[in-house]
Amino acid sequence: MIWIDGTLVSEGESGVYGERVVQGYRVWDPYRSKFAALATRYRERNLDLTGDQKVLYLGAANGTTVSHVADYVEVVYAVEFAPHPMQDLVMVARRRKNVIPIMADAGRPEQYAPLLEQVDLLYQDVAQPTQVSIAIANLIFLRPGGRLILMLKSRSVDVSRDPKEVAAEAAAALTAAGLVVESIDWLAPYHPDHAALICRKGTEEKD
Ligand SMILES: C[S@@+](CC[C@H](N)C(=O)[O-])C[C@H]1O[C@@H](n2cnc3c(N)ncnc32)[C@H](O)[C@@H]1O
Repeated sequence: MIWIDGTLVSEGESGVYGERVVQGYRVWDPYRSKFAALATRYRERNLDLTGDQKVLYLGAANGTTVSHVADYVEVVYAVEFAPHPMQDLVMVARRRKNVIPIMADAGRPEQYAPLLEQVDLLYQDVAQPTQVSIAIANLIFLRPGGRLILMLKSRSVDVSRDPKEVAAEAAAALTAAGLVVESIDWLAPYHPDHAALICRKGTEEKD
């Protein structure tokens, strides 16, 4: 990941969403992107995105974060089901050869399975009550040893419950699905009540 004076940036064509450009790099704003918030608040997590990685991104919206991830990795399969943001996402994909926009329901992975290959990183930001089961349903695309980063919006699960309790319950469900939950990181002040769960899928030998 590229940092300029403590600010996360990426290298690619600018003008996707009016992002600032510093010394020729696109500023990846932690207030606009949960991925940037996670990387900025928890640099020690070593979230390195690299040019040989394949990413499945669920909840792509307008492609704001997708565009930055695509600046770093080999390919991003970007799933979004809402027609309006999908229009912007398609525009992002037109300008980046390594973004594959997929209009589909992330809760129905069988709809897009024929388009996908195994990925190194499964990234999810869908803000739905069924966030955890959506992530589990998509684990079929994650290679052994690959990472899941689940952006958990606790208020989408249950607005009346303690966010920490919601995150602990999500972690238990992911563990039961065979993942190792490496960390639960809170994204305030950038994104209050959002937690990032970083999980690892076991290697085939260990399974
Ligand atoms: C919080 S926004 C994502 C913001 C985006 N990740 C970013 O950082 O630029 C959540 C998005 O997930 C989409 N979404 C929610 N449920 C979905 C589902 N089941 N399948 C596909 N997309 C979904 C919504 O339409 C919305 O665009």
